[in-house]
Amino acid sequence: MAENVVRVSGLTKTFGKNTVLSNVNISLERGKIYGFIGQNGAGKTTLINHINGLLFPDEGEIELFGASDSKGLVNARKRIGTVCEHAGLHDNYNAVDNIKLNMKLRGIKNDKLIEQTIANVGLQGVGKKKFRNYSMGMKQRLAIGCAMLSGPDLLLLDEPINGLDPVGIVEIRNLLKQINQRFGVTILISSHILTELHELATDYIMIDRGQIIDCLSAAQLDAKCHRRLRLRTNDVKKVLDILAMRYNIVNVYVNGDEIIVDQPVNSDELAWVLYNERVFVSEYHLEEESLENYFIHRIGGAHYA
Ligand SMILES: Nc1ncnc2c1ncn2[C@@H]1O[C@H](COP(=O)(O)OP(=O)(O)OP(=O)(O)O)[C@@H](O)[C@H]1O
Repeated sequence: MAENVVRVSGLTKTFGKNTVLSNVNISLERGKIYGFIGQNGAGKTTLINHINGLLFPDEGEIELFGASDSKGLVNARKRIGTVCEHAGLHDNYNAVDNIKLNMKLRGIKNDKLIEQTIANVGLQGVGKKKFRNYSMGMKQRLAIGCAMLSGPDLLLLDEPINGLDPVGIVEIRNLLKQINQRFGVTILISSHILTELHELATDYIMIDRGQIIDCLSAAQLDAKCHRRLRLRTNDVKKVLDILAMRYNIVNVYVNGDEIIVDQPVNSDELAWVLYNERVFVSEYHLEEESLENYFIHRIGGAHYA
């Protein structure tokens, strides 16, 4: 059975009269990369801060690496690295000095880690350049390197892709994939743009106005987004029979002579089967819903917090 690194149950958090998280239930399994998607103000940072111990729930429970008592949680949090707005990185320091500063803050004594970290995040050759003169992508890479200094099992990243150019986005994606694969680190990465995490996340958690609205794997999301077949026919019954018997697809939308298949189906093959079965088809479209549209559709249209 998959091991849970984080389990959040019934978490509710209120700031004044504002309920920011409402009955949140999520589990993070070891070794996965979770895309944590929500619009601005949805509650992403607040949930991340409950996991890393900066905030405490009004109601509900947090379990980390199997521990849920206060002493166990303190120890479990030593296994978590967080990347949040370049905390702990000094503008006037170069990479080496920033890494040394972070090692000192965390009581880590291992000089070999300095060069290793620089190499791990691809900042060799950056020399004495000061942090303030780094590109956004370089800043994020150093922030990730520093979060990895203590060898965490779980990495929490709060909008690390925000403000990066396309090349920077690819670099961060590749770095996180590498960290996940080489060190087996479980990753939770928040973003308000779903497509930014495509090709990185193995799973998605979607949050809207403090409520979790969807938890699904990347494969499930792709299936929902990429394969929507819309066809019109004068023999709806026969098409439904073929879909059920040949493809085991029974949940389809039927509206008069229109059929919408929302599940993965080999559309070329189906077209051929319908042709051979002499089914008359007047329209046949494979529609792609973008990932972003899917999210907007799930939250009931774009809105602002
Ligand atoms: N310390 C606080 N006191 C009062 N309200 C807060 C506090 N922290 C967050 N909030 C409110 O809680 C809501 C959720 O904020 P949060 O930062 O968790 O959202 P987010 O999804 O991370 O958004 P963003 O993408 O803008 O960072 C917002 O309405 C915010 O104003």
